[in-house]
Amino acid sequence: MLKIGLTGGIGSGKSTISNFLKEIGIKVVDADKISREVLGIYPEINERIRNEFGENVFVQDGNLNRKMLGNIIFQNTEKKKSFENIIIPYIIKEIRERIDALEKNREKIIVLDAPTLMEQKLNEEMDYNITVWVDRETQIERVMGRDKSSIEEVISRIDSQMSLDKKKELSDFIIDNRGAVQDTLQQVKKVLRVIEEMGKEESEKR
Ligand SMILES: CC(C)(COP(=O)(O)OP(=O)(O)OC[C@H]1O[C@@H](n2cnc3c(N)ncnc32)[C@H](O)[C@@H]1O)[C@@H](O)C(=O)NCCC(=O)NCCS
Ligand SMILES: Nc1ncnc2c1ncn2[C@@H]1O[C@H](COP(=O)(O)OP(=O)(O)OP(=O)(O)O)[C@@H](O)[C@H]1O
Repeated sequence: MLKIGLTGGIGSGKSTISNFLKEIGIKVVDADKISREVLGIYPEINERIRNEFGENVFVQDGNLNRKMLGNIIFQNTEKKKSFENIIIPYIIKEIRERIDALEKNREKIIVLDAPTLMEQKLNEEMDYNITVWVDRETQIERVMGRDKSSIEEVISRIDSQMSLDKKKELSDFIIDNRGAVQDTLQQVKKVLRVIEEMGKEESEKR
């Protein structure tokens, strides 16, 4: 099974690409979705978050106040680290289990959509890695439009991430998402064709 990592920064266009991949029948493992699901699967995570960050980061019904926790951790490297130390092992465990299940299901190709693919070194477990790239101004504008966040909130999230230029360097393919969505999806189709061709060449060599 061919494993493809898809990453980028906040608002660079990962979900836009993932949604298209799902539409054309490719199975996508979505790390952001898993980061919400693990809270329900493993109740001890909320317990540990409560011990570390206090009751303030929960809303009255007991659910995590994601926006508030995000504002805390994306402005403070130490707090971000301690939150990640709690949650990331569960996320990675789930990601690996879901990829294994897809492999057992004899999928030919899967995509792992993960914002911290490279930070967590999950790129090393993939056959190819793709970064979806936009310039900083476009990134800020799109996230502010989507999340109704302030410019300060958006900039603190961007600056807490590995830079898109560094991610580009660590990738096999780069998708430029500055233009229209249709143009981006054409690039995605082209990358898939190249990957398919490379797969064929490999099997002909054997
Ligand atoms: C801090 C949390 C609760 C904020 O929730 P919120 O609903 O506001 O954001 P959401 O989960 O939709 O994430 C949106 C974007 O934030 C960025 N982001 C999320 N986690 C991280 C992180 N650890 N480091 C850098 N950027 C991150 C990504 O660009 C992501 O696509 C949430 O992002 C979270 O649980 N993060 C930690 C999980 C994680 O590290 N996931 C990545 C695993 S590969
Ligand atoms: N080419 C494009 N032109 C205009 N708007 C776009 C384009 N690509 C994405 N967008 C919009 O920009 C916003 C961010 O895109 P998207 O949600 O796909 O990014 P993401 O990388 O998944 O973000 P996150 O890291 O926060 O999950 C969305 O509102 C989306 O509709």
